[in-house]
Amino acid sequence: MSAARLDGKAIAAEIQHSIRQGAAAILANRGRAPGLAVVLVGQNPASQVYVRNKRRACAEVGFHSELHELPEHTSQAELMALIDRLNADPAIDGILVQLPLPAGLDEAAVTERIAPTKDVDGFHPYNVGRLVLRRPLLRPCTPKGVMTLLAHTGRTLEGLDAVIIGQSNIVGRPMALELLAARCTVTLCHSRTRDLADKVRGADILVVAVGRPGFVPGDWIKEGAIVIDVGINRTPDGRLVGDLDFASCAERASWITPVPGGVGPMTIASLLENTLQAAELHAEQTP
Ligand SMILES: Nc1nc(=O)c2c([nH]1)NC[C@@H]1CN(c3ccc(C(=O)N[C@@H](CCC(=O)O)C(=O)O)cc3)C=[N+]21
Repeated sequence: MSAARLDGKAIAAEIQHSIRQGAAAILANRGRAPGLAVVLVGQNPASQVYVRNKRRACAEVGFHSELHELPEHTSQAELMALIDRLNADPAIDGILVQLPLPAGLDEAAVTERIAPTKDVDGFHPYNVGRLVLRRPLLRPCTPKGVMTLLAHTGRTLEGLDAVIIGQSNIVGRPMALELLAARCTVTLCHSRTRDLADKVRGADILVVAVGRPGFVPGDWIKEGAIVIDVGINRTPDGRLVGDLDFASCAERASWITPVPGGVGPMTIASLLENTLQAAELHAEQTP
């Protein structure tokens, strides 16, 4: 088999088109577009690129967005005070604190300070709990984007064996919960997993989020599997590559996501969806 590409860039563009209409409806009803506040602490160059992409996407769909850039040495109290102001600001529907934060700042405490209905990353314990209990409110963007990609394969997910490599709070764990809610049988693998290759060889759906180029070779892929690459790695010569050995994996998969142009654009599309959803929640509260 030779895989078809799951084109995240094209699917994200379709989603953006419909979000644009949703944003216009909010503006008409409420006199104010959906609003996203992005908080960037310090000078991480990758974060600067991502934040620029997110704000450009907001502009394209007609959202208000504002960037709050804070210096590297910002104190926990200053950051908490900014979150409090944004929580109280009626022009702001979504708050995104770009991760990672500089050393010394407590990411969990900051996440918990964000009002759950403004938590467009879906990282607050309230939103995580809602996902665990299968009544999600705001869903973490990357796993949500992967579910949208899987829907575009047209395959029924129910009963499939799904393997995830990577147990992070922002990708692996919520990904496992999403796939479980879709009635897959889920195996969540990590650095201590034994016989990883054997587990991956049983996967009808494979999601890889480890951050190591070429981590998954083609001979681990089950013939006909759907393979999703969440990795983003920059090579010494400046190219972006995922965690798969792409060419050999593509020979066996039925569907595969490219990097770039796969999961990354879908993460941003999900962020726009969540911001629109948050604006709808806030519009209900203030007629
Ligand atoms: N609070 C928070 N929320 C996040 O959602 C979050 C975060 N922190 N920290 C960092 C990661 C990373 N992330 C990406 C989003 C889009 C692309 C993306 O658009 N990638 C393009 C390529 C972009 C490029 O050229 O570098 C692609 O894959 O085609 C990548 C990575 C969101 N993150």
